[in-house]
Amino acid sequence: MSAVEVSYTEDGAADAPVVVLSNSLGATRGMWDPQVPALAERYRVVTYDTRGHGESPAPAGPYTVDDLVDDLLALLDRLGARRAHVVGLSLGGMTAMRLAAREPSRVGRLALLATSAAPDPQGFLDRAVQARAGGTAPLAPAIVGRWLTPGYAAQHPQLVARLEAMIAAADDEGYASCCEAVGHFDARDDLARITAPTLVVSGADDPALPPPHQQAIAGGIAGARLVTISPGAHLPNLEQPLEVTGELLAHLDAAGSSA
Ligand SMILES: O=C(O)CC1=CCC(=O)O1
Repeated sequence: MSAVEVSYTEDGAADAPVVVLSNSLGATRGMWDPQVPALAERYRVVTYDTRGHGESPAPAGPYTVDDLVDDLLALLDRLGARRAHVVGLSLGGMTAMRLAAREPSRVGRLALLATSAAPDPQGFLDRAVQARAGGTAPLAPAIVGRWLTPGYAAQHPQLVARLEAMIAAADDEGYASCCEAVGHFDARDDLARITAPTLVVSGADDPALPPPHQQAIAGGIAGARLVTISPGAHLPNLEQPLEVTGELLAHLDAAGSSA
């Protein structure tokens, strides 16, 4: 499938090193709102909506993670960014991982949050069927139940409502096709090919992709550093924004800020 022109936002100085952030399944680029202001003080920050999400096109499926990588490479080309630091969470982390293995020269430093090199396929393939049959809205409460720890969700009902609305607004076919991309993803052979300095972040309480998934990634990428956020579920960047942003900045700044 050919690349689609994804919708994106830029923050920060146009001549600063580029950091691109890739969203999780069901989210939009808005999921990075807690991180963008601090990152934009030092970087040209690019957030975008993965196809099937937010304001990006949702072409007919099937999709693979390689299609999502092609979209991201096309975006970097449009921006004139030969090389970028790449940050991805969950599905976004799968895109980032595959990009770093396929095109090492395009990636400066890599940050992989709450993601997996080998997600259990059946749940995602079943969810694709459910999304096509009944839409994403009925799935939203259970999904958000995995994004935040129960205690944090109980204290932040407006955030929960906003996240559920974000999932409900996803294109049903696009969301289902992204579920299939996750279900068919296997990057275990990619890991040894990744040469970018890599930070791996786990949510200690993530019921969607628990810490052993990130431990496997960190064990497979030479020199990778693993950090566990606690308490934290599948979207630790929302629940622990200061800690996650601090870890990202420490990792990216170690490059001497050039991508
Ligand atoms: O939606 C979930 O349950 C968790 C998830 C897996 C891949 C992704 O991006 O989110």
